Amino acid sequence: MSVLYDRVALIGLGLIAGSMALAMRRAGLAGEIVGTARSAETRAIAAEIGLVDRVTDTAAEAVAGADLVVLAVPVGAMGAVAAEIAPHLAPGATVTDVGSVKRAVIDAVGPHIPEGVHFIPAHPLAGTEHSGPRSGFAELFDNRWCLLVPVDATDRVAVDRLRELWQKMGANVEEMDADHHDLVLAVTSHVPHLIAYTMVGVADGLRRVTDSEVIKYSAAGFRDFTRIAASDPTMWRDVFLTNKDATLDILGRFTEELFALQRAIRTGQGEMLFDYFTHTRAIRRGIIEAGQDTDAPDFGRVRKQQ
Ligand SMILES: NC(=O)C1=CN([C@@H]2O[C@H](COP(=O)(O)OP(=O)(O)OC[C@H]3O[C@@H](n4cnc5c(N)ncnc54)[C@H](O)[C@@H]3O)[C@@H](O)[C@H]2O)C=CC1
Ligand SMILES: O=C(O)C(=O)Cc1ccc(O)cc1
Repeated sequence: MSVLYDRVALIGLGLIAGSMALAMRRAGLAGEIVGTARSAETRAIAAEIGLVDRVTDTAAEAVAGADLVVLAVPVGAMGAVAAEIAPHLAPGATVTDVGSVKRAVIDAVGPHIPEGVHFIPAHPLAGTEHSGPRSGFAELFDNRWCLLVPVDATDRVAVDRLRELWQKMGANVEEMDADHHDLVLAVTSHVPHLIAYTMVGVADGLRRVTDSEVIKYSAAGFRDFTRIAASDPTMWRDVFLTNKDATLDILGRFTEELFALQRAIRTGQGEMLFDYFTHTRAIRRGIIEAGQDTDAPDFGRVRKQQ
């Protein structure tokens, strides 16, 4: 138990901020955790369940005297929140965020950060399809990655302290450039979410989801799509609008591959399909073999086979 920040202010009290509060408490990392959210209902629930030590009505009150401020709101709201808190930030404080997109957050938040305050963007690669003040849990970040995206000339001491916070909340930490982050996340998270949304939309278009036939007879693949497609609409709207270029780039590549597979199916090129699926299977096995997905149900089985 070692206190890293005397007062942490959480702006937004949803899945990520709530999980951070619980993970910080678990390891005794904060002297006091103060939180605020835009809606009175969210603030009331957070106070009722004791999610944080103190709930304030405004973001200005929450950040007063805080040595760490965490912006945990949808990406599209980060700039407005930064403008609101800027005059109230304590000199020497660190401002960080947890947004799923990094370049747009840096562009929106950076200009509001006063001289003498450290701004260190971050992104925990951990989440669920649930949102709101009741959805957080202390274990969310355990053995997950958290990417720090320090901007030029960021104070190293401040970065190292934030790194230690994430590590003590259970995460493995790496640093990454913002544009690279946005491209990597477009491939690994953003476009896969879009595909899930689309697939559930297609199934619904067949008017069978509502009759529960698709769900009733679905194997795991479609069930996973429905879970992902239940994610927060505001959050994901903002992700696509703010990571537009990388998303469109990866979607373009995706549709090219899809058309190639479509053509192979239409023209009966079994060998092409077999080779493609053999290659993708090897990728999956490589991930498991490298120990990079210890949660996978086939983790032990694939290791034994090889
Ligand atoms: N849900 C997930 O799986 C993950 C989300 N993130 C990122 O973390 C951030 C927060 O996401 P969650 O905690 O999942 O969301 P959430 O929906 O559970 O909580 C968001 C909070 O922000 C507040 N809020 C919403 N709009 C606002 C506005 N315009 N101004 C001020 N406050 C506002 C809400 O009242 C709520 O307290 C987002 O930027 C998201 O991209 C990062 C990793 C995983
Ligand atoms: O629930 C899932 O499968 C996720 O992919 C969670 C998630 C959502 C958004 C992020 O920026 C990071 C992680």
